[in-house]
Amino acid sequence: MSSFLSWVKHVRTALNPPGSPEVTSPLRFGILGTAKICRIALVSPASNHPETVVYAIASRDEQRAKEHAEKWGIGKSYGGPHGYQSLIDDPNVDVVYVPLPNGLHFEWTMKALSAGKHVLVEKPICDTADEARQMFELAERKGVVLMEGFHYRFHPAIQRAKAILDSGELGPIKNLSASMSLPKGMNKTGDNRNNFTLGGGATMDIGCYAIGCIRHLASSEPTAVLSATSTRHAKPTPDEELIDVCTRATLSFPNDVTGTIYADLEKPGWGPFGLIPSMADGGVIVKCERGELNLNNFFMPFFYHSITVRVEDVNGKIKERVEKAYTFGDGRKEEESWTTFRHQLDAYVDKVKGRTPKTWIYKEDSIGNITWIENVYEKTGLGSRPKSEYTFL
Ligand SMILES: NC(=O)C1=CN([C@@H]2O[C@H](COP(=O)(O)OP(=O)(O)OC[C@H]3O[C@@H](n4cnc5c(N)ncnc54)[C@H](OP(=O)(O)O)[C@@H]3O)[C@@H](O)[C@H]2O)C=CC1
Ligand SMILES: O=C1OC[C@@H](O)[C@H](O)[C@H]1O
Repeated sequence: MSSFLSWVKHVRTALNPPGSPEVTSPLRFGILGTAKICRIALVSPASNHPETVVYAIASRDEQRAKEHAEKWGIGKSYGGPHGYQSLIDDPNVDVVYVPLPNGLHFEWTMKALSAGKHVLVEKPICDTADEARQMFELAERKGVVLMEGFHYRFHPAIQRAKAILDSGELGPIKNLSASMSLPKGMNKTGDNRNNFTLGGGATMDIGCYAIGCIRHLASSEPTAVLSATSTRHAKPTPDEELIDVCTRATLSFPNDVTGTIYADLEKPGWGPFGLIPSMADGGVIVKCERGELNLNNFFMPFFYHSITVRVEDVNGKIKERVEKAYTFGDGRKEEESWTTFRHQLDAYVDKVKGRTPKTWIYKEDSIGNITWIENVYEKTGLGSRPKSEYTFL
């Protein structure tokens, strides 16, 4: 990005992409709930995708369903206590998007899959690995597509970082360290993130990215959680008792590789008395035998990012270069301003339409991630988030 003004334009286009004319048989998405993330994660990307339309939205509240349908330009709304099920039962809905609190992912994904719908479910896939396995088993039985929305994995930035590591240029990996934090002040009492029953906690909410990122870049599953410590609310409400506000963990990987994660819903400010708010963080640093790679924003790289590579040359001198990757440049249709979610939607549509997606989050990956989230929680002493009370018969 050559100047501040062109960066502002880039961000504006990313968040408000131009509309695309629909093709004759678009995939029709239905949204469960009125989560804030819907606009950036699905509504905007779908408006720019030539083969998708957001056809319906459902809310527990009739008025809220109508308001959000109007606000987001969605033609159909379902509200009230049967709103979610009515959307699922609508024969015009092809794909159900599930951006509900984590603890409800299992129930509503299972209900949508049962009705023969494809599902795009928000991260983390659900509360337990056992439930994740059941979700994929049902999707396979029904012959429909189920994917966890780890959007960052679809962006060129993380893929370029992985390609550099996989090329061997920096030698074998020794340590990976991923941070995901939100500035203090954003985390409010009553938020789903602070509700144990709804699958809250820092490790679930943002630690899932950090764990996923180091597993992905290491190209292997961890072997153990070596240490994990959490800080909790000073004066927790009953919902907050087992909530981790911040978790730090170290995991071991094969070949003496270690990985650390830092997930903080309330990153303290800095400067005098901590009065200067911290920035949200979503970076990863990988130390290797012959150098180091630092991707400073793997999480939302479409806003900005850089991949700093420091590598030792044959004389032992360190050379540094900085790369950016806003496109794949492989001839596919893409724009520099595409968000992680727009890339993700492209892959999702390809999969449902029987084409080969460039990137995919496979079931083993999703089950692996929630397994290690549970293992981290076990080590902290807080324990896994509760299993859903919903029983699938
Ligand atoms: N990919 C990303 O970058 C992001 C992903 N997420 C993920 O999206 C999901 C939702 O995120 P979150 O921030 O919690 O969403 P919000 O708090 O914005 O919204 C959740 C929605 O779920 C519905 N809902 C149904 N039952 C409940 C309940 N018992 N309590 C609260 N809400 C309920 C509500 O819709 P209604 O009442 O209208 O039916 C509500 O609007 C999570 O899995 C989260 O991890 C969140 C933010 C960013
Ligand atoms: O996935 C997420 O990304 C953005 C964060 O603000 C949020 O807590 C998390 O759910």
